Amino acid sequence: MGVKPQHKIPTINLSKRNLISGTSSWLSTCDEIRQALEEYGCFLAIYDKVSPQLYESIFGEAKELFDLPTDIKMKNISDKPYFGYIGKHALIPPLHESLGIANSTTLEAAQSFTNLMWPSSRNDHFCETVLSYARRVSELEKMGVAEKYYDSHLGSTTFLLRLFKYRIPEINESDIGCSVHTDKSFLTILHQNEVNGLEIETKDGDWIGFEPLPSSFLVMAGDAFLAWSNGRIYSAPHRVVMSGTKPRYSLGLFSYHDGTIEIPHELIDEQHPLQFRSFDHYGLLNYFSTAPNAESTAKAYCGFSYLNPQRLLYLSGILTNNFLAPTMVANFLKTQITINRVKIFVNANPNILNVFPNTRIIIEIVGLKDPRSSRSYLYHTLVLGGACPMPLIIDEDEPLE
Ligand SMILES: O=C(O)CCC(=O)C(=O)O
Ligand SMILES: [Fe+2]
Repeated sequence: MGVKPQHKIPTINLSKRNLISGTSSWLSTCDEIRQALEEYGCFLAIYDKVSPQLYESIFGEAKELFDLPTDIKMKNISDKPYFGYIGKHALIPPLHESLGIANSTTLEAAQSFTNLMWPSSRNDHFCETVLSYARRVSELEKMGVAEKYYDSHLGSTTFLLRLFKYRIPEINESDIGCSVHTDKSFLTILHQNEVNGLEIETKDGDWIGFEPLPSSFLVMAGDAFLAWSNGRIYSAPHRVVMSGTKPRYSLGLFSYHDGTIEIPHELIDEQHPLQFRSFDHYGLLNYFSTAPNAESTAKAYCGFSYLNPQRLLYLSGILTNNFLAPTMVANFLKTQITINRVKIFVNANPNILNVFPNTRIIIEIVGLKDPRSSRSYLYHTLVLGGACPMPLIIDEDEPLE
């Protein structure tokens, strides 16, 4: 599938317009943004708050950072998946290397990352540059998109700044710098040096690229935005394909929301019935790290779809003798039908519960002599035994029919 010219990523000028909330030009900009995100899942923002000097500095600093020894870069670790150093790993395209600064708009985070990378010498210039860059780009996120879009209030946001380097492929080496994926963020803002390579998949399966400019930022919706918008926003699959003779450096500011994300009531109507339950953003990210091949992470993690009676008959063994593996049954219950409680026999494989954390599905353990002990059974066998990383909601007072 080649890159076709007929589709074009929309460009929206956010530097010159009158962006004062409530004015007619502001309202028409909001509308352009909404249309672009619904149709393409992204747009190119022309934004002038990152000066040419800051552009030169941040890409100069990125080069110095990637020139550090690998064992130093590998110190960039995190308790969150995909927040730390990625590279030099059998499952990662060999051209790719990246590092992450969580909470990058705070001085503490910029300082501690700088001290980790340059432990024996101060590098104030790096620290000041990334902090100024992250703060300015986060203004673009707040100003243009998340807060004003659909005029709904969102919880508190933190910004992960990732720095990427893609080296030139060697002869007979794959040119893939980053495999096809959708982002798990709410929004991602990508910026890069003059070497292009980022390609976006349209809804009808065409791949499109664009010419990068120092003042253009690709604003892209992630899976959390897709779910929050009740499926109205497109979360575009994208990839990086390398060509040419120069390495590619890019920067991505990924926004994440703390706390539960609720689907706004105004986005639910007859034409748009509720498709997603409220969800925990980091739960979605953790889920992706355990199920990276789901066709849609958002749908698998927090989507509703309605019961298909034929599948239920298969599942229950009425139409077949081929019973599904317990984890497949559990996954089916969680992702394919709308339920709020399940019964599990006490001697069931505890791994079956691995798919339930972070849902509001009530689990009743049956087959216990004393039902009162189910809470401690769960706690000791599953939580302490490591099968279940998150607390479960157990409702012992209300017996199942
Ligand atoms: O390097 C880029 O431009 C894109 C990177 C990317 O898509 C990602 O890390 O999610
Ligand atoms: Fe991405």
